[in-house]
Amino acid sequence: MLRALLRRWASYRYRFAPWIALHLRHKRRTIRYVPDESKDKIISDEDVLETLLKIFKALFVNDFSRQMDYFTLLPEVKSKYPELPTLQFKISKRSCSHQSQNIFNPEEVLFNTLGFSITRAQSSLISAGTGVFVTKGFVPKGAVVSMYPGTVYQKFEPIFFQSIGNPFIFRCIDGILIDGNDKGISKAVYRSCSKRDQLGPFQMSDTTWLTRAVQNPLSVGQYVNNCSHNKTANVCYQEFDVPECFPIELKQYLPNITYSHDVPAPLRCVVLVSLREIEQGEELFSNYYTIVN
Ligand SMILES: C[S@@+](CC[C@H](N)C(=O)[O-])C[C@H]1O[C@@H](n2cnc3c(N)ncnc32)[C@H](O)[C@@H]1O
Repeated sequence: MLRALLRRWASYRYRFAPWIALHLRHKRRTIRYVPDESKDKIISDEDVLETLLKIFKALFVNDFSRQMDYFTLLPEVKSKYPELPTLQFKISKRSCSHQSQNIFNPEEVLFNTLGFSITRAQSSLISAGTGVFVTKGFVPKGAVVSMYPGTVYQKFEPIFFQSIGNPFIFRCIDGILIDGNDKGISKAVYRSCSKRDQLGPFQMSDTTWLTRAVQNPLSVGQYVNNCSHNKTANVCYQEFDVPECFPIELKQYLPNITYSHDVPAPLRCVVLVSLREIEQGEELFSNYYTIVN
C-alpha cells in the first residue's frame, strides 16, 4: 500500500508543491498526462531559442542607448546590429523633444515582434489573486507566451527558509526548483546572486521582474494561475537550458539566475508555451499537476 502510494507520488511532476499538498484530496482536479518524460516538450528547444533571441534582440535594439558599454568594450557586438545607426538617429531626434530614450515600451516591443502582449491583472477566477492576460493581439498555437522568472536551485541546494509560505516555488520535471517570488527573502537572494554574477558593467540576468516596470515583458509567468474545469489550460510549462553560445549582450534579459555560482550546468529557464490559439482579453491558465508515466 505504502509502496504504491510512493510510486504514485514519484510519478507526479507537481509544479507547485504547497498547492498540490492542499488540493490532493480534491476528486475533480485537473491533471496533465505525459506518456513519457521525453515527450513533455510541446515545441523544440531550437524554436524556444529562436523566439527568445528574436524578442531579446528587439528589446536590445529598442533600448540601445543604454547599451553603450557593450559597444565600447565589445566592438564586435555593434557589428551584429547593422540596424543601429538609423535607430540612433531616430532616438536622438526623439530624446531632444521628449527627453525619452526608448522608442517603444517593452510591451509594445513584444507586440511588434511576436504579435501579442501580456500583462498582470486581477484574475477572472474568484479569490485566485493576480493572473496574466493577453492584452493585445493574439497568440498562435505552439508559441512561447511567457517565462517563469526566479532563482534556480539544484535538488541538493538549501531552499528551506525561502520556501516557507511561498506559493511561487516551481518544480521542474527533473527536480530542479525555481523560486519566482518577487518579495521578501526570495527577492533578496535573487538580487544578491545577480550582483554576484555581473561581469563589470554587463548584467548576466534581468532583475526588473522584481519590480512593476519589467524590462523583459515575458517575465510574468510566475503569476499564471492553475486551470479549473471551467477554464481549461491554454499554456503549459517547458524547461529550456540556455546554450553556451547565447549572446552575452542578451543575457541581461534572462529572468533566471543560479543559486550557486559553481554549478557546472547550463542555466535553467522555464517558458510557457500555448496549447491553442489565445485571443486578446483571455487569461492564461496552466496546469499545476503533471503525471509522467
Ligand atoms: C504561482 S501563484 C500564482 C499567482 C497568484 N495568483 C498570486 O496572485 O500571487 C500560485 C497561487 O495562486 C493561487 N491560485 C492559482 N490558481 C488558482 C485557482 N485556480 N484558484 C484559486 N487560486 C489559485 C493559489 O493561491 C496558489 O497558491
